[in-house]
Amino acid sequence: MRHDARQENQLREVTIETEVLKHAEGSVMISFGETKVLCAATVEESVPPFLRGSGKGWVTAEYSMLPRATNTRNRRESSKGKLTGRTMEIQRLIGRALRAVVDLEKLGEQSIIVDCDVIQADGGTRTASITGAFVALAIAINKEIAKGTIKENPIKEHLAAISVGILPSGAAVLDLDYVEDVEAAVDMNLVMTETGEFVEVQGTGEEHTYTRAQLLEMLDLGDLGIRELIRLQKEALAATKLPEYEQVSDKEIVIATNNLGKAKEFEAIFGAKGYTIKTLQDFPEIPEVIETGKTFAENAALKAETIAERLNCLVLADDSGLMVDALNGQPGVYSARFAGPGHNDAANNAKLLHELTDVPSEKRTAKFHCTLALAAPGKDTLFVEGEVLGRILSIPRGDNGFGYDPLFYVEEFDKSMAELSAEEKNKISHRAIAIQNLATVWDKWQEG
Ligand SMILES: O=c1nc[nH]c2c1ncn2[C@H]1C[C@H](O)[C@@H](COP(=O)(O)OP(=O)(O)OP(=O)(O)O)O1
Ligand SMILES: [Mg+2]
Repeated sequence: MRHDARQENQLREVTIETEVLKHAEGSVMISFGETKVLCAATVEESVPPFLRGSGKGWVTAEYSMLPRATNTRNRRESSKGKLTGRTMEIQRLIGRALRAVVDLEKLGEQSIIVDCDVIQADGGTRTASITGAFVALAIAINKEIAKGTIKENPIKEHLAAISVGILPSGAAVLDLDYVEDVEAAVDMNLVMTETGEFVEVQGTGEEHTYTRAQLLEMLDLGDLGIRELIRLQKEALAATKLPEYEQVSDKEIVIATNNLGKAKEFEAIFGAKGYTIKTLQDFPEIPEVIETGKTFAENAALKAETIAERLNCLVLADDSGLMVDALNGQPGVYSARFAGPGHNDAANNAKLLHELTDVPSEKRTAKFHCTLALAAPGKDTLFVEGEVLGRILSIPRGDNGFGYDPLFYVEEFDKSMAELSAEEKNKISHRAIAIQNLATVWDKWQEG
């Protein structure tokens, strides 16, 4: 008879709650009775030095226990300045166990770190950590697969861990809690795969030696427990909804802009070449990229690279603006924010007219500038530019276009940019010229 009235082959109540953390790529709160462990998986781009350039990834783990996870407070290891031998041993065990079921080549050159933090300890924290860590790892990997960043599932099979032991009465039991663990004559941790193979067997005759028959009895109990745990892991994974990821196809270009005026122009020009475009409006979950650069190129790169990294695909960004000679090239990079915070086109135009109040027509020369940055993960960003010359009018003219178009006079057409049709603007604008320049270098860049 066990002190908590369990059968000898009965697990404590096991719950696996997934996606309990906002930031981690995969997270799990697992409990075995009163033992509770929080497992968080993190995907990192880098690998340890010995794997650099090998194409292989890495999976590792860290283990820790909160001070009041235990009956009396145990000091944080961070305040002691070093990890105890027990902690080191456990975190190595967790990492080894997880790697046993992951094909590191299929994972590709990136690392997944699973942090296992014991919130409450009541026996079996290392086995709960391994069982939960596997689920957190699987969620992180499933997300990568859904995003398309991992092509083939690197997880070979399920993995779980459980404790077994022999009580002073001589009974072999499954899943010892703290009370049983303290008095146990034999104490064993088993890590096993779904196909019933062993990754690790840690069995110690603490108080008593044990027989071969007892060893086999414990292995059988463990096998039973592991099967049940794997069933629960599968249930938890099946119930975990992955976020929807926008898929980006070959004939699609993502343009890192929130400006609808720009988007229309890109749509028209790229549409004619058989591409469809997506803008940041299609990815409302992505936060705004703050333009901290001092040049068009810096800001264009910032927008393109941030979004390319985030979506893991090719991304084009446009940073553009108006440069007025009488204002020493202002507003330039600051064109969108010329009138101050809450920038809108009307306020920017009003401010421009005000700044040029007494400047005569022949001194109101200006140009529109556009820098395009084309970025893709792991590639050097490509830059092209385009400019168009004009003059700043004293009264806005026309309703087409956007931004400063109503004030930008184009000699060639004797019209303001806003009086040109979209078709006309898209032949001569700074953006159109930059896109033409892009076409000449695009293919070579993609190959390189
Ligand atoms: O063809 C144009 N016709 C008129 N005005 C234009 C044009 N091209 C740029 N501009 C002006 C609008 C904005 O005041 C600034 C761009 O600022 P810029 O940061 O590149 O764009 P934005 O903040 O509007 O959108 P986003 O950064 O999401 O691409 O230059
Ligand atoms: Mg902007």
